[in-house]
Amino acid sequence: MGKIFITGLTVNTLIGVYDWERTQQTALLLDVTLTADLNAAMQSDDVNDTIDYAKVAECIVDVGQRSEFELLEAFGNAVMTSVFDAFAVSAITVKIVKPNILPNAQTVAVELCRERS
Ligand SMILES: Nc1nc2c(c(=O)[nH]1)N=C([C@H](O)[C@@H](O)CO)CN2
Repeated sequence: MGKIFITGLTVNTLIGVYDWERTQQTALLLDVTLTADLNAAMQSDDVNDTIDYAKVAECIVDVGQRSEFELLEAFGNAVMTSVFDAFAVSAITVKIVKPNILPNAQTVAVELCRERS
């Protein structure tokens, strides 16, 4: 097993509870940790034998373009479901950061995790 990290991935999406948040997309920042068997790629040096992090990033950006959730939790659930459906990962952790949304905080964030059963 090994881990692949994507940090600070910008994902534009319509998200928020309040009407003023739903008139335009918000830029979220995602940190994603994928657990997967990386042994084949360690031996072969071939991207086809691993989880291509570029394709995972594309998949997540696409979820953002297609969704319009109210809560970070629901958006994170959709991200985890899409990644699990498309890639052979055994576990995923997603931290979703929403910057500049509270007047007295730099960021808010939710972290979610899922293991394949
Ligand atoms: N646990 C959460 N709390 C809140 C969320 C959220 O997504 N998860 N969202 C909001 C609003 O949309 C916020 O961005 C502005 O107040 C409030 N609380």
